[in-house]
Amino acid sequence: MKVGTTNSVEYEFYEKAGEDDGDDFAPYVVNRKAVSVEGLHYSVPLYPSWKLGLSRNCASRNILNNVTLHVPDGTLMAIMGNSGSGKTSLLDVLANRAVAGSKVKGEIMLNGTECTPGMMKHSSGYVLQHDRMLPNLTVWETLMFVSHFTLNEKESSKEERVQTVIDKLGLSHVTDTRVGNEHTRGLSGGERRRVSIGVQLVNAPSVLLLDEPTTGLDSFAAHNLVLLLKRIAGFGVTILLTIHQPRSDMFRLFDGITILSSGELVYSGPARAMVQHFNSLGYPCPLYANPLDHYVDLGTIDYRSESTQLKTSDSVESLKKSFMESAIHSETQKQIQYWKSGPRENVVFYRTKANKHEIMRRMIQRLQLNLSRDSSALTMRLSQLFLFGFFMFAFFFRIGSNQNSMQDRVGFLYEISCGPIFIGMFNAIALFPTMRDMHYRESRDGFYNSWMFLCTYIAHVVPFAMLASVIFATFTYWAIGLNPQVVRFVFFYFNSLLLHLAGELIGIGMLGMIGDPTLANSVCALIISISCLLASGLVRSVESLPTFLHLLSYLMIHKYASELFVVNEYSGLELDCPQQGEMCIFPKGDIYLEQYYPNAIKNFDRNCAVMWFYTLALFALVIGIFQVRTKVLH
Ligand SMILES: Nc1ncnc2c1ncn2[C@@H]1O[C@H](COP(=O)(O)OP(=O)(O)OP(=O)(O)O)[C@@H](O)[C@H]1O
Repeated sequence: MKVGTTNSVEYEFYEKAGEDDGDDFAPYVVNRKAVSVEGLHYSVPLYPSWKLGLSRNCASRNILNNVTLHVPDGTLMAIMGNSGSGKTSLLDVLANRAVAGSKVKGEIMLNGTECTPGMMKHSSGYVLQHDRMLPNLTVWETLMFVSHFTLNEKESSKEERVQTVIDKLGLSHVTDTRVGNEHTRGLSGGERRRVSIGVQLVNAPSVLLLDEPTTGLDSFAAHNLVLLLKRIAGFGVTILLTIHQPRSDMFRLFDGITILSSGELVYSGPARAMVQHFNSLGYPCPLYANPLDHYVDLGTIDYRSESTQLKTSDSVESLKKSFMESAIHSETQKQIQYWKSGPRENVVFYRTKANKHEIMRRMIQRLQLNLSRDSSALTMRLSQLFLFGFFMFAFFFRIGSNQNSMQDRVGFLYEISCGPIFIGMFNAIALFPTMRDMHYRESRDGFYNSWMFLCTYIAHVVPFAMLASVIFATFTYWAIGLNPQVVRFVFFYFNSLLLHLAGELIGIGMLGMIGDPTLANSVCALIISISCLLASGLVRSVESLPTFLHLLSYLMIHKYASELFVVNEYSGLELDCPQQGEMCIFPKGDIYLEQYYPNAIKNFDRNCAVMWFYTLALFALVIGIFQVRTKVLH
């Protein structure tokens, strides 16, 4: 069969099984695109190495060298090669996701038109190696939310699309099953991979890129998945996937095969021409050997010893050279030239974006749905603060008004200054990483921006923080017996709430800077501990600190929160004095304030304002961190 359906060019190597299926992706049509890559070079920056003197040298490493390939529309191309050969890097560059600071040279084209940065992004879907979905949503909900984020259509037509995707992916029997993950029971690994593919298919992409979609699946499930991809290619989608050690019977499912070795081509062309190509070079595939494994091995340098390295690198070099001189390579080049000489593509972006308010409404709905089904997360959000307060009560019991209660009050206020902020931070570290990783994937897919994600995330967190703080403050304040005025209770509540939210924001911000949650946790714990110790004034008076630490305390939230707590509790407080003849050091709380917090009463209104401002500033900072982070990622 001839390929190049729009333009009748001879390119007889490829056979597109899909076209004969007579199947389509109704109710929507795939905008068919052939993918061409010409002379692609890709290098990434390595760590800067410091030379003697003041000049800085940023070394770089070549990952891909002179890669040229052509994938006709509606075909399935497997990209293979040994580990580190550049497969994922090739997909990343194709998907316009080269790492920051890298250099990309060469041309990437869709139907012969050179891709602008947005063109591939809008025409393709990229299925990453790791599924990043919310575990507590069902398959139907997962795909429906994607349709809400990306399509501007009637509800019924979105439902029709999602149903089509579910049917085509063979997921009808698990439509209402939760997606699950390693901690939550749900779909099997193979079904979850299909949902990841479905997430990309909702938008009917012209090109589908998949990074090792079969990893972690048993060989039967892996085979079924590739079979499914073959069917999807049959609907007109051009598919490129990287794959490790495919079963030999997958060979006939691939229309095209690319084998990379150290970022260079050993082979790229029609699958059924591959055996002939290697035969002609004097490398026939041994009987009963898997040709896919065999040719990948041929392109691999054996580093076990110097002699094997020398021998294999010579043969790999000769394979690369022979391929560049082969008829298949020149046919690929001809095909690319043919498409390039055709009319320029009018770039039609298939995504019709939903409006921002609708996307944000749906994002909150999705977060709430996910949390409402996650009983441990829900319990964590609502009960941790209360349990902390209950423990405080068990520890301090009724605080009383004798002279000893001064010491108890100081200890209690210190704990109250530190507890809510730590709990907020722990909530973020435990619950946010799943959302963050999904956000990275979805923002790269162009669903929404970081600020939209963070606004909705915080909007979803605030009601829980308010409720948890109300329960905590009401119980703790009255059970322990703090200054019994309602207005003071209200101040106590808001101060605890803002500290709790600040902790959540510090955790989120740190997770924006540090990928590993465990490391983010320890850095946050360190920062908050320092803030409690240094700026609360409850361990050592801030006034008595060395100037540098004193100035530093102004940057810390505990400077303001603790002053508010102590003024709220001590101003106007009357304490009992012991029997005559014994010293009464603090007959009034105001004496304590004068001694340790001389300006706290004067600064009360300022501190209230600073607490709100501080929390908002933290929020703005978090948005900034994620804006930069996603820019770097993109
Ligand atoms: N950002 C980067 N910085 C430094 N080196 C990189 C970077 N990205 C990729 N590399 C290097 O480029 C080479 C190719 O990486 P790539 O992940 O594309 O290989 P791969 O063929 O997909 O490997 P695998 O099959 O093991 O996933 C590797 O040696 C890798 O270490």
